[in-house]
Amino acid sequence: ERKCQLNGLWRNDQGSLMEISALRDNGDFEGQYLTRVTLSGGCAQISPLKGAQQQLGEEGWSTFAFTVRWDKFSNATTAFVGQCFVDAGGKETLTTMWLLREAVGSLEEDWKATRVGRNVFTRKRTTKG
Ligand SMILES: O=C1C=CC(=NNc2ccccc2C(=O)O)C=C1
Repeated sequence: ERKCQLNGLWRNDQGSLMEISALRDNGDFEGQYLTRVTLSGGCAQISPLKGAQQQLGEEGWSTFAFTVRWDKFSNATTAFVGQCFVDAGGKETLTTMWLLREAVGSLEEDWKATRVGRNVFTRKRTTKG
């Protein structure tokens, strides 16, 4: 099958799970994000994600971006950008950087509202594989 197609189940360093389902032929995709972390110490929730992947030929390791709207439990949004890589053994990795924007109460607090970081996602092995 084509390597580095984003659809499927991915897991990141924090143990969060990302399921990308609707991958269209123009590279747009949608899915769900089950976070393992919370800002407020609440319980893990599922949040909607939407993104777009560059559509390259068979050999291309495409770049992508997606946003997660942290539904219900926090007024925050994260934008991920990254690229997919395949190693010699065929293992796929999504390396990303993200910006997490948290709502703050006033313009004066805007300065402290955005966090940045790196995140690596690998395919969550299914029981078969
Ligand atoms: O209520 C919230 C608000 C923000 C969150 N950010 N998660 C992330 C932000 C950056 C990278 C990975 C994650 C993750 O959840 O795996 C999660 C829950």
